[in-house]
Amino acid sequence: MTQFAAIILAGGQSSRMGRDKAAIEIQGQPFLKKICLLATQCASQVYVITPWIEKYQAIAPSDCQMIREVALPGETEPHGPLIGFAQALTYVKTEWVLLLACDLPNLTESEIQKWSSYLETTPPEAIAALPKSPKGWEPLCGFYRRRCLPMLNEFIDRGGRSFQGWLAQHPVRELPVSDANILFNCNTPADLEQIQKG
Ligand SMILES: Nc1nc2c(ncn2[C@@H]2O[C@H](COP(=O)(O)OP(=O)(O)OP(=O)(O)O)[C@@H](O)[C@H]2O)c(=O)[nH]1
Ligand SMILES: [Mg+2]
Repeated sequence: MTQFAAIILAGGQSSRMGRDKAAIEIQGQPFLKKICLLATQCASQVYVITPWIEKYQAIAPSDCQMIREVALPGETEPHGPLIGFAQALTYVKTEWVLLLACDLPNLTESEIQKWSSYLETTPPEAIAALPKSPKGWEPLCGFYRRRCLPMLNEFIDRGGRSFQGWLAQHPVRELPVSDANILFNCNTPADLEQIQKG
């Protein structure tokens, strides 16, 4: 089975939720902790990329490596997940890395293990292996090749900030999804209420 690292993104504004999503507890466990523990079960090393290390190191398990995200020169606005990913990717040593948002409460270890079994047979030209939803690629819940970093940096240097825009320029392998619910993304108070109801 292919070994891989994992990167967890924890630097969003949570503007739709209205409060910090990473710290919201479901069954007594903050979102960020839950996704870190899941990643730890599957990946050889887990990195958490965030501008707020002090706030999150009490939440993330101690075997996860915290990486401090830095602002780009001349930029003060929140820069979004693509740049966080590029900064974290410089730490990765394995050929493949699993990128995860912190707001994926239904993702399971068995689904990740199933997806990882596709890595070995993914064509070398594919920069990523990702699930798809009717809206397009799910860029924050899937695998990337470490060697995509120079292409990613080039896209960012030209002003690119969108995963969909970047992925549209490269071959990507589609990963099958057992159940669409696995990809459920908790963005709003209504989403939260839905998962709390069970
Ligand atoms: N490190 C890092 N993570 C980010 C950044 N922007 C978003 N994320 C993370 O990416 C994942 C998906 O982001 P969204 O669901 O859009 O979350 P968000 O940006 O906090 O929420 P909205 O403000 O409502 O869009 C979450 O885990 C966020 O924490 C960023 O600039 N840096
Ligand atoms: Mg989201």
